[in-house]
Amino acid sequence: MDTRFLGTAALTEVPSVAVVIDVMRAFTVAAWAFGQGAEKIVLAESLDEALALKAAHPGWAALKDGPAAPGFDMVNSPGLLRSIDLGGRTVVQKTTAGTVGALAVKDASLVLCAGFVVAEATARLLRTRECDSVTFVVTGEDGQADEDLACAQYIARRATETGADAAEYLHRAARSRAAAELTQGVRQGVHPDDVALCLEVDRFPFAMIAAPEDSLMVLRPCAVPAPSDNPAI
Ligand SMILES: O=C(O)[C@H](CS(=O)(=O)O)OP(=O)(O)O
Ligand SMILES: [Mg+2]
Repeated sequence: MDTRFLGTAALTEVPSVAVVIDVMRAFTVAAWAFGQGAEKIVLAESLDEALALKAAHPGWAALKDGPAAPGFDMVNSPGLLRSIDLGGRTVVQKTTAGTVGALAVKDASLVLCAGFVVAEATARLLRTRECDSVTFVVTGEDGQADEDLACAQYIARRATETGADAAEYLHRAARSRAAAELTQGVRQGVHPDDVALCLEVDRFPFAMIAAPEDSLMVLRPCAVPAPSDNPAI
């Protein structure tokens, strides 16, 4: 598999297959939203668009990063989200890095959004679809965020090598600037368990695919059966 690791601003052409990584916290949060029953997540271009979409669709819920704000129902925290029932709901998500990275590759033929919590399912989907060229979008810190780069490298390795050990990659993520800022209260809208929840490998069994729907970029969970789940393989 030919792999590239680029920050959002360094994307100069539309990739064929993009895996957009935001460990802390957008795509850990997205996975938790699906775990809590959300039907889909609409990735918003701006806070104003998020609020407008919510206003236009009764029952939709809006989520932003940073502190809570009027009109928004949730913040970008897996620790806070895990106690919210989102059964059947549509969530509109806008964050500083993760959603921006996904929207930057919206014209790619396949867009996956990922963190450690969906690593194996994401790698398995890349294997299943025989993706031979993959661009990993490292969304944090202009492509330098080590929690995102470590996760991208782990998924890339896992896509080609079964049994890859997560320990060294998790160690890097745990020592990242983002982890320190979340732990030390620099970032807002935080639960004390957020870093630990972002470092749970394979917490969820699905990958997450973003695709255009009616001019919106919509993220949905995608079951990726393990070979042992399919007796035909
Ligand atoms: O919520 C997050 O962790 C960050 C935003 S900030 O750095 O906390 O302000 O957003 P994300 O897009 O999930 O990296
Ligand atoms: Mg981030």
